[in-house]
Amino acid sequence: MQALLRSLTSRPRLLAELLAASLLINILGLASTAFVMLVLGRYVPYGIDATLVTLSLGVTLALALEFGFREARRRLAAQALAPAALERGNAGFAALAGIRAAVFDRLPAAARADIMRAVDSVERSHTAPTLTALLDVPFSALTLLALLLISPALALIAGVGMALSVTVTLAGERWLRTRMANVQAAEQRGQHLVATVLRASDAVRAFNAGAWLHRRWSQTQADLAALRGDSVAVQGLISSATQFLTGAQGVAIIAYGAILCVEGTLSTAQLIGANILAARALAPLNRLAQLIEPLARAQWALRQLAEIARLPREQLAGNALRTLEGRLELSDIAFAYAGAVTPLAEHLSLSVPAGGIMLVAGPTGAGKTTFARLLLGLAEPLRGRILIDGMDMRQMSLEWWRRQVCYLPQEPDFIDGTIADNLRLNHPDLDDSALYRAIAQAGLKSWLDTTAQGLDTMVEDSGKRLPPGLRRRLGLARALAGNGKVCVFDEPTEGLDDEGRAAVYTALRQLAAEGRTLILCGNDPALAQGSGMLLDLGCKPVPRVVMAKEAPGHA
Ligand SMILES: Nc1ncnc2c1ncn2[C@@H]1O[C@H](COP(=O)(O)OP(=O)(O)OP(=O)(O)O)[C@@H](O)[C@H]1O
Repeated sequence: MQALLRSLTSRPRLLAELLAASLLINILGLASTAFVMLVLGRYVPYGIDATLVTLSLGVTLALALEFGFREARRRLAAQALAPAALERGNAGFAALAGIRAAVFDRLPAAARADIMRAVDSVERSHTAPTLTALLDVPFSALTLLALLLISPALALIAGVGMALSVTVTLAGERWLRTRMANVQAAEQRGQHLVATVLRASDAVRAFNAGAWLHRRWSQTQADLAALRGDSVAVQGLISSATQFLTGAQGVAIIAYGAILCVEGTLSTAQLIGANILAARALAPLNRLAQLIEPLARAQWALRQLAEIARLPREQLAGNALRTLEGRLELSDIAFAYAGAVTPLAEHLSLSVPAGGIMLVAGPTGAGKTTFARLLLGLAEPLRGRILIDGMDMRQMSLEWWRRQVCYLPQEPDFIDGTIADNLRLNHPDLDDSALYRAIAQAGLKSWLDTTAQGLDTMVEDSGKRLPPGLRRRLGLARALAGNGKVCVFDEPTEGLDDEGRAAVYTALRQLAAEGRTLILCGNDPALAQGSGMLLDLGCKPVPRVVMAKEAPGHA
């Protein structure tokens, strides 16, 4: 609720206009009560038609004005909320794309998916009708004041009804707030199962995992239904309680008002007016009571977004070298993934000269991919330094550094755009001829010629639908398009046919001839040919660096 109102305090003029509109709406809202009282008090006893016509015209005008002010207020409220909504959406997306890779890696998949869901959840509750309902709450006092002028005793009864309604609402809000974490956790479990079914659709079918997943899904849904049922029950209880209060307040007002009428201190018209005003004073509080579930959900989502906003971002600003030679040095590097029993590297030190070629080998799980990710700044060492031409990577703009690297990941994925979009990601200024050159170097020219749209062919579903060999070669083309001084290729020949492997070897020979620094991760013996160094990650705890002539498989 505070966050919703905070979006107004930064725009005082809009706030003033909204408050003025609310004041006028609430004053005009009194007109219909005044009309009832005047008809009963002035027209009914004397029967003068002109009085009735005047009163009817007056109240109709007041209703029309009230309608106009309500519309204006709704537009103002939407206007007031729009910038905060836009900012939240942008901040959520920027967090998704910009949280430091090593930190993002540690976030559970469900928590990642939850970032934009949290933004959505806030937007669904922070709407113009919610804001206007909140703005009406303080003006209940105005209605109570009007009632006070009719009868202080009846105003006191209405005041008690309002205080009870606020108490019920606050208690319900507190109850929901404390249980929101459980609802959220059950929702996350459900999302996680859905994501698994979507991601591993073939495995789910081929290994008959559907029934097993379905059992877990049913359990999650049962938990969620119970938790949501509790929330709905509390919201329902609050609604029933506020309705009861409205009814009880009406009874009290009529009963005590009747006594005052008999005593002669209150007229019948005043009693009816007082009853209407008491109900009107309570109405905004009852509306607020209906909003506590969505508001509690939004508050929870905002807290999550605030936590996400505190996570460190990629280091995009920083130093850039005027000219890059391509010297790499690792000094006393230690690395372990969070929760891993043994570190992947301890006291790893090595140096690759500019234009040098190093093969990074080792059995499955030895850390070849992790080594490549360390060089890209996608994983961060626990200790030690990575130096590029003598400059510590931590002082460097990662955005600049990643532009200098031709990177081929083990499992290349792509953005959903055209091939040209993907090849230009890191270098938007590349012309088509540079893209065709990279495509030819990756041995994809004949494949591209078979496509109807060439470079404008769409890559969908992050490229997951492309055959693995083609995906890898498209990844190679993307790496080569960048023309970087340092090349980091992770398993460049894995899963390729003879033609694909030949294209990779030719490309590697060309890159070596051009004096690029090559870091080749993988166990393909042919990759060892021509490499000056071999880093054996299978050697624990300190990976061994050997020179070419000692390297196994080296020709
Ligand atoms: N993001 C991650 N979070 C936690 N552990 C990870 C992560 N990525 C990899 N690991 C673990 O780190 C170890 C090294 O993985 P890595 O992929 O670097 O090995 P690799 O030598 O490239 O293996 P392969 O030859 O199968 O590609 C493995 O035990 C792996 O399970």
